[in-house]
Amino acid sequence: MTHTALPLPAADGRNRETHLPINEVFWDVVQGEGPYMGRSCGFIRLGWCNLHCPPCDTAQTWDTSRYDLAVTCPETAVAAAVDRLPARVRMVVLSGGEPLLWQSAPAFITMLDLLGRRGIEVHVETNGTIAPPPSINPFIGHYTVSPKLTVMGGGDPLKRRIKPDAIAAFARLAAAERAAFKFVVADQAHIREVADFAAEHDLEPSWVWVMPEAPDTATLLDRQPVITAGAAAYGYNVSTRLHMIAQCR
Ligand SMILES: Nc1nc2[nH]cc(C(=O)O)c2c(=O)[nH]1
Ligand code: SF4
Ligand SMILES: [Mg+2]
Repeated sequence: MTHTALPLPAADGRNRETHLPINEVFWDVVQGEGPYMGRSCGFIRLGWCNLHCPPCDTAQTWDTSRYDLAVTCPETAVAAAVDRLPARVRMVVLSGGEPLLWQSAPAFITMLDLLGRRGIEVHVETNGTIAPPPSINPFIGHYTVSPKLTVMGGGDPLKRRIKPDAIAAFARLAAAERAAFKFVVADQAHIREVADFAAEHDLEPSWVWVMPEAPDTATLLDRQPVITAGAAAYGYNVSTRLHMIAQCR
């Protein structure tokens, strides 16, 4: 697999004032994963990722060997993306890809500001490799941080997947009830790996959610009981992937 270099925010100064690569904007769905599972929300899915997880379910945001990102993630005016959301949308999840790649782009700040002006609660889903600058924290109600351990992480070396300083920054946000950690696991051994990670990075069990790795609903339902029981023994919280069961987006 080959990957082109990421188009970092400074690479296209003109468009980065107003535009971001946006894969999709959708709404009238529930957050399917993590501590806010079941909450009615909209999604803005940004293009590009700094990791290459083999089981990734949004490879159209980054995998240039399979997708033409100019097509899957067209440069889109953030104001137009926000304008598409009906007034009833009160919570928006910024996902990706890795949305925090864009944290320094003026258009990213503009998007947060426009969402905030509409009184929309903004949540961010991140792989936990890039700490948010404190300046954006007032805009963000919650971070769901999903470090990539063995199940997901086979596409990248450990040093690229796990950035201790960024994890520490998110742990401070978790202590302030502004973040939670969500780990994708397939079996009991993977929950032990989560426990090792949590011990190494001083994560409280109450900050941790575990969720089955599941490309389809049958696998999800198969793995859910084992993972739920395994997590309970550590004091971890559990997520399913509600959007798969409910067959919403
Ligand atoms: N409904 C719904 N919930 C989600 N939670 C995380 C999602 C993701 O793709 O990251 C997702 C998604 O794509 N749809
Ligand atoms: S970090 Fe997330 S978006 Fe990026 S490759 Fe991994 S699963 Fe996909
Ligand atoms: Mg996802």
